Amino acid sequence: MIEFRSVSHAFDDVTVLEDVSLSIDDGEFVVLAGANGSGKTTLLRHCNGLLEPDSGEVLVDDTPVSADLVAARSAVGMVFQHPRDQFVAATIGADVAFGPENLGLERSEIDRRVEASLEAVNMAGREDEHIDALSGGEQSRVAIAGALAMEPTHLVLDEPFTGLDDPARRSVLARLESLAAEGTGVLLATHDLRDVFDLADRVIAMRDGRVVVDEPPDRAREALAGLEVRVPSRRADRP
Ligand SMILES: Nc1ncnc2c1ncn2[C@@H]1O[C@H](COP(=O)(O)OP(=O)(O)OP(=O)(O)O)[C@@H](O)[C@H]1O
Repeated sequence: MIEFRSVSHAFDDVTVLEDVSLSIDDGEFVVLAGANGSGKTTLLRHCNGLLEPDSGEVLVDDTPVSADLVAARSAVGMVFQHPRDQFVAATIGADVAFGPENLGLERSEIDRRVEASLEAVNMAGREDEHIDALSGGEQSRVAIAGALAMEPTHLVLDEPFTGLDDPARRSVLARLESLAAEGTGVLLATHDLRDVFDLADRVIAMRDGRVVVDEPPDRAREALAGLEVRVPSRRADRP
C-alpha cells in the first residue's frame, strides 16, 4: 500500500501540496485527476522519495519512504511524463532489460520480462532498434515497458498516454488493468479522464494542491464538475 499522511510540500514558499492524505491499496486502480498545475506530478514524486514532504509522511508497505529509500524505489515503479531523461541504454531491448538485470535475475527470466513488456506496449520484436530514432510516442512506450519489466508492487504513472496512438493506449490500459487484477496497486495521473474513468476503482482529484475528490467513479462524477477535468459521459448516455 502507498499511503500519504497529511503531506504538505512547498516550492519557494508556494504551497503545492497541502495536507494530502490518501492511500492506494494493493490491487487498486486509482486515477489521479486535476487541472494543469494542481499538484499531481508533485504528489507522484513523493511516492518513491524523489521529493520529501515538508510535513507529514509517505509510507510504502507500512514503511516511511524516508526510512528506506531503496525499498520504496524497488517497490514503486515510476513512469514519468518526459521519458527522454530516463533511458540508460542505446537500444530498446537493452534499456528495458536494464532494470531486471540489476535485480540479478536469470537471463531467461529477463528475456521473458522484456518480451512481455514490449508486447504490452505494442512494440514486440523491436529490441534492436535505437531509442534515439524513435518517435516521442514510441519513446513513451519504451519507458512504460521499462517500468513494467521491473514487475513492481506498485506502479505510478504520470500522464503515460501523451503521444500514444489508440492501439498502444488500449494495449497499455489492458495491461494495467490485468496487473491491478493480479494485485499491483496502480496510480495513474491524468487531466483527461475519458480513457480511464470506467476502469478506475477510485478517482482522486486535486485542486490547488488539495485532494478535493476521493470516490469511486460513479460517485465522483458530480464532484468533478468545475475542476477543468474532462470526464466522459455516462455509459447509458453514449451513442
Ligand atoms: N521544481 C519546482 N520548482 C518550483 N515550482 C514547481 C516545481 N515543480 C512544480 N512546481 C509548481 O508546482 C505546481 C504544481 O505542479 P505539478 O507539476 O505538480 O502539477 P500537475 O498537476 O502535475 O500539472 P500538469 O497537469 O501540468 O502536469 C505548479 O504551479 C508548478 O509550477
